[in-house]
Amino acid sequence: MMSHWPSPAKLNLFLYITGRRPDGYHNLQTLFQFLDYGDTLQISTDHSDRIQLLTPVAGVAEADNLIVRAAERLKQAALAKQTLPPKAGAQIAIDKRLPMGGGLGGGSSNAATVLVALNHLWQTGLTPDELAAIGVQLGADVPVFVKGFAAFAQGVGEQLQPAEPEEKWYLVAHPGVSISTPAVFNDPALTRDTPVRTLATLLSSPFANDCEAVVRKRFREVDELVSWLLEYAPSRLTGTGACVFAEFDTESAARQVLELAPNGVRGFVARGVNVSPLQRALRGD
Ligand SMILES: C[C@@](CO)(OP(=O)(O)O)[C@H](O)COP(=O)(O)OP(=O)(O)OC[C@H]1O[C@@H](n2ccc(N)nc2=O)[C@H](O)[C@@H]1O
Ligand SMILES: Nc1ncnc2c1ncn2[C@@H]1O[C@H](COP(=O)(O)OP(=O)(O)O)[C@@H](O)[C@H]1O
Repeated sequence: MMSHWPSPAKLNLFLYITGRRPDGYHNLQTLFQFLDYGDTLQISTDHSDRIQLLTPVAGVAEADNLIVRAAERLKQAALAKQTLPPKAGAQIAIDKRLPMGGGLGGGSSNAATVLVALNHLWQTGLTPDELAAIGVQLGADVPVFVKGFAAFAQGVGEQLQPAEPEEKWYLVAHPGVSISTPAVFNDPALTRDTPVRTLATLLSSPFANDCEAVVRKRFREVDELVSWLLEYAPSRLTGTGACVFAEFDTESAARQVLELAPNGVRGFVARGVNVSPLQRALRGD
């Protein structure tokens, strides 16, 4: 039987870079919230012993697709735990709405949805912590999507602490450029020495993103989009970009600004939510 599983976007409501580790990765302090908007996966399980992706994702080879990689990793882990049903297989299709490389975490979210959904459908019995441990090997943002609660993240994003930021309405806009995460992290001009602060201090300070200055400098399109949105509402970059979000108290206020968007800007309006739509689906809400 085919079932539908949400794969939501995330925003980094703030993102600070507090240092660089010897392996080159950066230590962060970031606040994740989900959006009630994202991709949808259709999944059916079978006894074919194969993982099949029925809908190719443009520009991503099937073997590299995080959907397929997550399913294969879950199979290995369940096999080691002796909880994998005989010849476990799955057919997966995706309705992709999230832009790739947009800082909305679409690929990581897809991986998390596959881990959570197949663990449920195959009844492989892995705990959320075990799923998150598999997930972090696929991408730094997978654990937060697996756990499914808005979170303050530290380290490279794997140390999570639940948080409850206000659930605002967001206009999320894409400037039409694609930005590579490593290119931003390798930029010599990147701010990477923001002092470590407590969550209470961060929540009571204005929110900002340390990647924004270098991204605005490198990409005129992002710079212009942030300047334009700031005329209407508090606005900033999510993750390493390219998407930018503006916050509003009501859906209609966000939609009014979206209607004024300049040519070449695509966008959507969605609510920020502290419980992931994936968690709600799992619980049957
Ligand atoms: C920084 C965030 C915030 O959400 O940016 P977005 O990708 O969402 O924009 C993410 O944690 C990103 O996670 P993800 O996109 O999975 O990054 P990865 O594939 O793990 O890393 C890509 C590359 O970025 C650099 N990198 C990534 C994360 C990090 N904390 N420090 C780094 O220096 C490394 O060079 C790494 O090789
Ligand atoms: N199922 C998938 N959906 C999106 N991207 C994927 C997927 N599988 C692999 N990728 C790769 O992951 C990269 C990052 O995608 P994504 O998570 O959407 O962006 P970001 O981390 O900037 O939010 C893509 O550019 C793509 O090469």
